Amino acid sequence: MKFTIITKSLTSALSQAWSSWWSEGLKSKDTLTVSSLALLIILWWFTWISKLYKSRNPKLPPGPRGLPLVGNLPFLHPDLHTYFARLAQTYGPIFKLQLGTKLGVVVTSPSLAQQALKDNDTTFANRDVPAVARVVGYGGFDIVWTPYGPEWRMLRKVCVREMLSNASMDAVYSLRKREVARMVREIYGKVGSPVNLGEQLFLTILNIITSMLWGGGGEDERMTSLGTEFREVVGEITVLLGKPNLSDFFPILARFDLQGIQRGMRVLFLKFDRIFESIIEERLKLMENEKGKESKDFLQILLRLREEEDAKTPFTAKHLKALLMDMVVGGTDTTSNTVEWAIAELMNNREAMRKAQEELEVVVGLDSKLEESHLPKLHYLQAVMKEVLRLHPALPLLVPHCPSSACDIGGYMVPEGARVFINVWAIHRDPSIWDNPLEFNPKRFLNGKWDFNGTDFNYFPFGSGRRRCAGIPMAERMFMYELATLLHSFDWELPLDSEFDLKEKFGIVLKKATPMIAIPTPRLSNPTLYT
Ligand code: HEM
Repeated sequence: MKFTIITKSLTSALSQAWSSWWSEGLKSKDTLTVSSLALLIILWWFTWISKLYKSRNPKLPPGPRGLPLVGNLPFLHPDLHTYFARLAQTYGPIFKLQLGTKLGVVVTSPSLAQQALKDNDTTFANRDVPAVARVVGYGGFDIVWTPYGPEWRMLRKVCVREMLSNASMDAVYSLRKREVARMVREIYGKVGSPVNLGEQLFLTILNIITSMLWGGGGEDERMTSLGTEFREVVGEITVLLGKPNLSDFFPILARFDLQGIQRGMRVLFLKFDRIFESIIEERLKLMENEKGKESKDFLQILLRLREEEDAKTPFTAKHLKALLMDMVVGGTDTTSNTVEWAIAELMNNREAMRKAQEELEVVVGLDSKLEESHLPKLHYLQAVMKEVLRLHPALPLLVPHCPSSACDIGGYMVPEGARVFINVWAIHRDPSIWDNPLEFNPKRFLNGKWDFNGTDFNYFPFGSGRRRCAGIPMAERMFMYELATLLHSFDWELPLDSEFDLKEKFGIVLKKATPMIAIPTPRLSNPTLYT
């Protein structure tokens, strides 16, 4: 607007000057020189002002045309990660999409991801909270959706320092061990017949997480039945979280909840909350009855913290429940799907499977059970985890970020409130970064060059910057322990009539399109090692 006004007044001033020259009868041969000079001045001013305007008002990124009102929504492909990767080939490493009234921006290059998540770290440390998360996230009391600020910092500190420190994780090793042993017993009971690994892994990881959260009080019957009810509700919540919701594309319609997704979630959430309340109540009773007898799980740590309330940013009962919820919802599907992908890739690459099992034979031995203390010595298996997360990052577009003010990324303006997707899946498969990017080759990670810290924007499966995954130590331990146990205890074959593929299905977490079904046979030297 300003630019148009300035240009108009400049042009009219110059034309006035020109006409007065003309009217005074300047008709000599200088006329041509003067008019050329005036034209040059106009051009110079025009270029200068347009540069000034652009530097002050960078334009929006390019992007495909959409329809009135709905924008690009009707053209979205359900597999968003591959659809976005294709659009990036046409529109470049940053492009925009109109998603109803929301502006979406997709970033697909390491340098632009770095500009957003590192150079503008604080601005991008916010989230665009989906309508459904407002219902389940205890109204924004959890880590994932709380805006960047003192409350989020307090929650993250509690999570990372109090619960996921090496000491706290070591303290609940016996609980992880109990659940992994239970899984091995169950699979041993199915030797020779097909096992749905997706289902088995989800259940085991959920049991591992919930037992670390509140399972330290023994195998009380009431707690076991609460656990079963809890599992069902988590499954249903995960399904609803993955459904596209009109309320997010047209926030003005959110209050009408046209698809009933928020209503459905509210019902589930109330069940969830009631289970939490019962679990906490049971624990408080146990603490009262058995004074002095501490049970080492995360609930105990959190209840202690609640008693020691910090006046500035108090840790309330809502925070406590929201944190428990973050661990369950953030940790279960992500980790269990990554282990499922690992088994699928290893079954598709027998040489890598042989190497991983040979390493286990050397480090653990076929006459012993695997312990977590073996994990740091399993270098090849660690490379397998990194390679699996390169090809199949559990959250291929991270959790969308949302700038708290307009920001310049790659010469384009990303407006405040835009929903920014970082396509880490596409970056991890970029042939200009990775040799044979589609090949599963754990050897590329044996040099120790890459880690999960998110400091290298060619490889960041857990995100980067302030909002990177809060559960990396837990994810690493659970993944390694579970995968190593499955490979050490059993050989795996495909059922004879089954078709095997590595097709992906986009959702809240990137899944295998068909579940991984395989037949186990025992590897260990002695049947007592399975009891
Ligand atoms: C293989 C397993 C996992 C993967 C690949 C993974 C990946 C991620 C990614 C990509 C993000 C978003 C980062 C961003 O937006 O920049 C994230 C956030 C988060 N993850 Fe994980 N995650 C895994 C397991 C876990 C576990 C086990 C927990 C539980 C402790 C967890 C808790 C969280 C939380 C609380 C956040 C939100 C952090 C924040 O907004 O400050 N994750 N994760």
